[in-house]
Amino acid sequence: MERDKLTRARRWVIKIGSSLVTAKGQGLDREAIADWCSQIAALRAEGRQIVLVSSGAVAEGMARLGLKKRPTDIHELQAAAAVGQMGLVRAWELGFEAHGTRAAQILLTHEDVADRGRYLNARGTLNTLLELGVVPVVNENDTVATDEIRLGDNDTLGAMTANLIEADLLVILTDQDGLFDADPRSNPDAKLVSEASLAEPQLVAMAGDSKGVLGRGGMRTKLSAAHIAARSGAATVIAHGRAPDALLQIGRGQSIGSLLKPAQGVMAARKRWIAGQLQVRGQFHLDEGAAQVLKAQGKSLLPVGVRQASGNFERGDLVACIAPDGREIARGLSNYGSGDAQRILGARGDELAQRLGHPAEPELIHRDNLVLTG
Ligand SMILES: Nc1ncnc2c1ncn2[C@@H]1O[C@H](COP(=O)(O)OP(=O)(O)O)[C@@H](O)[C@H]1O
Ligand SMILES: N[C@@H](CCC(=O)OP(=O)(O)O)C(=O)O
Repeated sequence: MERDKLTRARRWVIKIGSSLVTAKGQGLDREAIADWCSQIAALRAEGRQIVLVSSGAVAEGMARLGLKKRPTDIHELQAAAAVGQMGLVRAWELGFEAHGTRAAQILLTHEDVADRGRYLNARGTLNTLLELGVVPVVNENDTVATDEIRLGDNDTLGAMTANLIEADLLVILTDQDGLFDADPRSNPDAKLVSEASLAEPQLVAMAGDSKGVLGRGGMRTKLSAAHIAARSGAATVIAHGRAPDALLQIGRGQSIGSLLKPAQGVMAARKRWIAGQLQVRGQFHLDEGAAQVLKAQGKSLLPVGVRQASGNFERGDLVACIAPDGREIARGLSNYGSGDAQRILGARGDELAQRLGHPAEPELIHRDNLVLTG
C-alpha cells in the first residue's frame, strides 16, 4: 500500500503512547489531547471511523500519587493504573466533547481476546460503537491484569484491536519520528525508514527493545504490532505524535513517519484469533516428515509425525509445533489433552482407537485450527 492509498483508509486504530499522553510523565498533556481530538474530529468528518488506544494510566496514576518510580509491587501498580485511568478517560471525553463527539471506554485483557466468546463480544461492541458514531477509547485493564492474562504493551493491544475491527490502518504515535535504522536515542546518525515492506528481514535488527522511561515496548513491539495488524490486511504508520497535524498528514497521504506495508495475504478471521493467542500451553516435537508436510500449507498434524509432547495442556489448548531443528513452525488448538496425546504419539490412524480405548479423532491438530508461524 503506497501513501496515497492511505487517503482512502476508512477504519483506523490510533495508538498513543504514555510519554506523549502524559508529557513525559509530568501529568496529562491536555493541550496535546485537545489537538489530537480535533484532528480525529476532522478525520471523522471525512467519513473515517476511529478507534483510539490510549496508554498512560500507570504514568498518570504515578503523577497523581506522587510516585517517582514505576511501582514494582503488583497491587501498587494496579492501584496506580486505576487512579490514572480515571484521569485518562476524563481528559479524552472532554477533548471529544468540544467537537460534539461521544467517546466510550473499553478495557480489555488478554483473556478477552483469547476466549472465543469474549473475542466475538468485544468485536461486536466495537463495531456497534463505530456504527453509532462513537470513538472507543481502549486500554488494557491493568487493574485486574496479572502476568498470566496480560497483553503487556499497548502496541500489541492496538494491533489486536486492528484485527478485531478489520481496520485498514494502524497508526502508532510515539516520541520519535518513526522507525529508524538504529535507536535514535543512542545513534544520532540513525536514518528514518520512511517506507518498507514487512517482508524485509533487516527491519527486525533495526528495532531495538530499548525504550523511554515510561514506554513498555520500545520499537520492537511496534514492529511486531505491524506484523499482527498485517494479518488482517492493515498497513501501519509509526509517526511522531507531536508533529503538527500528524494524523491529518497521514490521511492526506503525505510522507510522515514510517509506513510499514503488509507483505502477505490476509489470514482468515478464525486463524487470526488462533495466531493472536499468547499463551502456549505445550509443545509437539515433530519429525522431519511432519515438519515438511506442515510447512506445505493446508495440512493437519497427525500423531504419526510427532515424537514427543511436552507441557500440561487440555483439549482445545494452544500448542506449538517444533521442528527437529528446535524452531517453532506452527501452532494450533490440540484435539487431545497432554495425557491422551502422550498415548498416541507415533501411532498410525488405525492404531489410535486401540491405544486410547475409544474411537478417536485422526488429527492431533486439525488444519482449520492450525496456523504457520515460522
Ligand atoms: N530503530 C528504532 N527507531 C526508533 N526508535 C527506537 C528504535 N529502537 C528503539 N527505539 C526506542 O523506542 C522508543 C519508543 O518506544 P516507547 O518508549 O515504548 O514509546 P511509547 O510510549 O510511545 O510506546 C523510542 O523513544 C526509542 O528510544
Ligand atoms: N496500559 C498501560 C500502557 C502500557 C504501554 O504499552 O505503554 P506504552 O508503551 O507507553 O504504549 C497504561 O495505560 O499505563
